[in-house]
Amino acid sequence: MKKEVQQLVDKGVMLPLMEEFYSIQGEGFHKGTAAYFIRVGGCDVGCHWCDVKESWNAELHPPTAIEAIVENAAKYSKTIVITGGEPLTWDMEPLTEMLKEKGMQTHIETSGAYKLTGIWDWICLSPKKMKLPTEEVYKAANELKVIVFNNDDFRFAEEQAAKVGPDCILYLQPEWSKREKMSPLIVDYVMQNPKWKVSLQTHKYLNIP
Ligand SMILES: C[S@@+](CC[C@H](N)C(=O)[O-])C[C@H]1O[C@@H](n2cnc3c(N)ncnc32)[C@H](O)[C@@H]1O
Ligand SMILES: Nc1nc2[nH]cc(C(=O)O)c2c(=O)[nH]1
Ligand code: SF4
Ligand SMILES: [Mg+2]
Repeated sequence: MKKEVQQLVDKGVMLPLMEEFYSIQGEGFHKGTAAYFIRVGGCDVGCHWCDVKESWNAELHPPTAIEAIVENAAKYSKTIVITGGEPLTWDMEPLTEMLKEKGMQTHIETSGAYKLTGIWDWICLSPKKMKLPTEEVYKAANELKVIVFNNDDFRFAEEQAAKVGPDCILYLQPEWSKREKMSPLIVDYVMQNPKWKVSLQTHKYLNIP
């Protein structure tokens, strides 16, 4: 990458854009709501079951000016979901400031592993054991969405729930490849521990992006 472009990416005024699409939020609190998704490349958290491993290497995704991203997004929806990759790899301040100026609702999907930047109407925190969230993002999270791949993830979920604020909504979401095995266990767990709710990746059942 050219030095000038790298500097703009470092400032968050250009971002490695993997894809953008208009769809329905499939997961968590806002599931069922139409939203425009902006998928920013770059993640080194390394979840072995990640369903977008193509996003990890930021260099494969073209640095894109945030003006262009925002102008395009505004044509589709008032609700914008910033995901990745790990969006907090980058400074989210310039992008979200511009989205807020246009009156958009800004939502983020994040592991919380890096410094929390940006102006957010909704923060979905999905913590990962390999790189735990920063202390500040626990306090700011509106929903906690723990992925259940095996039994130890129930223990991890409780440990993570102890760190979020009192109004944070708690979700257990089956890891997609383990959904047949883990979904019945999640159902039992939620009935026994009703502070939790079930979240499914409904977009995958609907065959939409
Ligand atoms: C691809 S990640 C991108 C955002 C951010 N890096 C994160 O992990 O939150 C978007 C959401 O999908 C979840 N996810 C990724 N792979 C999954 C899988 N195989 N099954 C279920 N959920 C998955 C993540 O936990 C996260 O909540
Ligand atoms: N429809 C749809 N909903 C989603 N919610 C979170 C997603 C993500 O990959 O971050 C996602 C996604 O990829 N598609
Ligand atoms: S943190 Fe998110 S994008 Fe990164 S590997 Fe894990 S699920 Fe994939
Ligand atoms: Mg997804």
